[in-house]
Amino acid sequence: MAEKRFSIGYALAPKKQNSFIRDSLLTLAKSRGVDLIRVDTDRNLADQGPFDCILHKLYGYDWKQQLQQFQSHNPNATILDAPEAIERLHNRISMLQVVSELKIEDPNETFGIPKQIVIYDKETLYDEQAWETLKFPVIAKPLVADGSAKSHKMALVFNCDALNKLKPPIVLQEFVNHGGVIFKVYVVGEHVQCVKRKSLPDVSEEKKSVEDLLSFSQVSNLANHEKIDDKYYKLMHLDDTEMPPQSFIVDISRGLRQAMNLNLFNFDVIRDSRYGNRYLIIDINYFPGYAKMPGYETVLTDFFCDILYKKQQLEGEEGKGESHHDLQKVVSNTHSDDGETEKTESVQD
Ligand SMILES: O=P(O)(O)O[C@@H]1[C@@H](OP(=O)(O)O)[C@H](OP(=O)(O)O)[C@H](O)[C@H](OP(=O)(O)O)[C@H]1OP(=O)(O)O
Ligand SMILES: Nc1ncnc2c1ncn2[C@@H]1O[C@H](COP(=O)(O)OP(=O)(O)O)[C@@H](O)[C@H]1O
Ligand SMILES: [Mg+2]
Ligand SMILES: [Mg+2]
Repeated sequence: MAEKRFSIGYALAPKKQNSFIRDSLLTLAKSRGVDLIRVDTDRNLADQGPFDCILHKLYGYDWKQQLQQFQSHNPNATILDAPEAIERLHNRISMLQVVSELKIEDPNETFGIPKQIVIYDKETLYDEQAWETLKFPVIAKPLVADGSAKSHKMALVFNCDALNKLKPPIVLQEFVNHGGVIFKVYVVGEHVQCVKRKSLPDVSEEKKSVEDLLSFSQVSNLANHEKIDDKYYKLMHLDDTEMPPQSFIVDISRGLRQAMNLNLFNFDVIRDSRYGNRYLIIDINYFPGYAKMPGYETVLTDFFCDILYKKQQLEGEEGKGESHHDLQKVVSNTHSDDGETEKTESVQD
């Protein structure tokens, strides 16, 4: 009997498609029985296919409706990932709430999130009560993290003279010195890979008294050639920076994956220089730039095969009368409920 082939429909913005869908990925997946096929976003998703799985990073009410309709016509298809689960990451408060709820016992390391408050209006910006738990410098981040350029525009704020330049709704987060290096942890199902990247430099006492506000955007996202260049690593002293213990990072990743019901995400971690063994999670991103991860083709293909072959096995068992009322549970799919995201401007006027 001919070997069963699987098809995955991918629905990605043009920039994402260019970076993620490389010939090397298509060829490897194909050789292992998985065809990656572009979804035509000008046509209804339910009219296309057949697809065993949908891989997507598109947002909005219409797309969510299309996914729902597709799922009702194809109850056995897997959607990576469920839009309701992704929505949690579109708000920088709900994004990190899940970290605060995570319980992980580690004898040597601790983790958490930086102190932060959410500001919805200008008046609250000057409210002393709101500031009780925070001290300068702080980072002002747009509350909404919807992938727009504006949602990445941040400001390092050194004193209250700069507050009038901020534009709520924003999150004000304590700036924590961390040696100028950030750890990015890429999660693909059960696979976990941690890499080092450039971050904001530490803030000295001198700088605190000179500056009011510094604006920045996507500081860890330099052009690709700079990242793989040896000189870049040397310049940033990235080689000298010790990695966090892998087992600790894997435990956090597993906890986050289960709590969020997501398979495809990464998170940014900094090591608090005041302690050395305290790690702070500052950002979680859905379906990040995996192509920057060494060996991404193999990692992603392994993951696709894993879920598709497991699904096939369950379908086979179901055919024999064993009850698996929801095959979608292969990748787990309980829903979070964080509501719709709202659009916002950048953090500054
Ligand atoms: O474009 P890339 O490859 O740099 O990936 C971006 C990610 O970079 P990273 O892999 O963490 O270095 C990036 O991560 P950061 O927010 O920079 O930490 C985001 O995930 C970004 O998606 P969005 O704009 O938030 O929807 C990601 O952008 P999209 O490719 O999804 O648009
Ligand atoms: N609390 C913090 N303390 C120190 N540096 C931070 C903090 N939060 C963010 N940064 C720096 O700002 C960058 C962007 O912040 P992040 O929350 O990751 O936003 P984005 O979603 O745009 O990546 C981080 O990569 C890191 O360099
Ligand atoms: Mg980030
Ligand atoms: Mg982000």
